Amino acid sequence: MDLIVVKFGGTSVGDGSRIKKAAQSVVNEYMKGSQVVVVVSAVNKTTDELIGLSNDAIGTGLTDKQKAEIMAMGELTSARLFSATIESLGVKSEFIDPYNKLWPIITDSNSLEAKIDLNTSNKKTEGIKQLVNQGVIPVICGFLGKGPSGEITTLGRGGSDITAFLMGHCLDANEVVIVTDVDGVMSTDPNKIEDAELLDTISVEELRDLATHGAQVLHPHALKYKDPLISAKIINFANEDLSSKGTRIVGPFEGEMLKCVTLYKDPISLIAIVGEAMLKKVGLMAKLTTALADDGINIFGMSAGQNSITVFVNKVDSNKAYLLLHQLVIDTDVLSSLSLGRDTAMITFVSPDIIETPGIISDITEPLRKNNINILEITSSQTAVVLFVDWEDGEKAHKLITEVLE
Ligand SMILES: Nc1ncnc2c1ncn2[C@@H]1O[C@H](COP(=O)(O)OP(=O)(O)O)[C@@H](O)[C@H]1O
Ligand SMILES: N[C@@H](CC(=O)OP(=O)(O)O)C(=O)O
Repeated sequence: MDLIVVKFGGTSVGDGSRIKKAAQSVVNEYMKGSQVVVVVSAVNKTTDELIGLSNDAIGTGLTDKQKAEIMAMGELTSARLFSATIESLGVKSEFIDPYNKLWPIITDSNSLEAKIDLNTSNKKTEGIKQLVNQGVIPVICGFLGKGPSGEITTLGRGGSDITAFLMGHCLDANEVVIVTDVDGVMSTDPNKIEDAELLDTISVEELRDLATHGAQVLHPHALKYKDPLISAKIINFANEDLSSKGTRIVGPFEGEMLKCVTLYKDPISLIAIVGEAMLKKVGLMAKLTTALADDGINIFGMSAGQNSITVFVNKVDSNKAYLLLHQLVIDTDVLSSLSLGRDTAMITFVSPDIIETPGIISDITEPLRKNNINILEITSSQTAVVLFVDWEDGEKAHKLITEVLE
């Protein structure tokens, strides 16, 4: 028998008739023979309204603990409403909130951005499994956690998505379904650009990056709990059907989310181009990259400041790149000069934890400082930090950074 975790976002439980339709879709799936666990967000904008009320009433005097307790009222209410609606449709249901002995999500004491204790939560989920095996549909409050003293914590705004994927992981579910107010993941936010197109599939890696850069459609931390074998999709509430297609989230692909530190096998050359206020010149970057691309030269990285751009290319291409870029400097009035710098080693640190580990960059750079290794350039994204050091320092730096990872 398949076990499905279904999460309904705020708009999908936005009013009474929506709650009824949502509960009916859950009951329909149950009647088809699936086991279903429901995760609910607060009704519509309730969380914002509760925050607004507390700000008006208390202002800066509000403690984080109080704020979490107040915000939690949104999910405490919607879980009760949803569960009662399922029962009204003739199927047994139980709401599960942090006051319930079966509550599974245990966190640290951070009230507003609580960190989940995965091991304990995993064990605690056993109670939910038993409930499901008794034919009951549990309705779990999204967004909430329970801290070390039994206090309510929250997982951060939009955190119900985390609850859903966490439950999918702990219950070893067959599928996680996120029900929202759009058809799935689109080519961009359909509320901003009307002719955005629906994607049939998106990889965990792509969606995580999209979410990290502001696409509200899913919480970026939720995908941390997406197991490769659990299928997952985002569908539109309007379909009123949990088997509708939407966008399937695929992966993570084995190896891609692994943590690793690599030293690129060849030296990388730095070419620095200078010019007065060059970044104000429209199309300059395009000219520069096109000049290299036309000759098949791969760019390993670029960094830009007000008066200079540094381009990283493989040492084997460096002389050709140098000549091509020199021609560009001659032909472009805002560019004044360039120089071909020394050989560097490129070290790439990849970890899905970068996004949520404050201080990780200094953890990486501190051992280099202590060993007197100069960093010539450093760039970072949500999942990777790329460092350039002198070629001779490459192996040592690689070893030191690998130790950080371990
Ligand atoms: N690329 C995208 N694809 C789909 N929706 C997007 C995208 N980027 C942003 N969104 C926004 O995400 C919203 C859904 O997230 P959210 O409002 O948090 O839903 P819910 O209340 O169901 O959790 C959509 O209404 C849409 O405006
Ligand atoms: N209600 C919480 C949690 C949440 O996930 O909401 P939604 O699924 O509607 O984004 C919030 O507004 O932050």
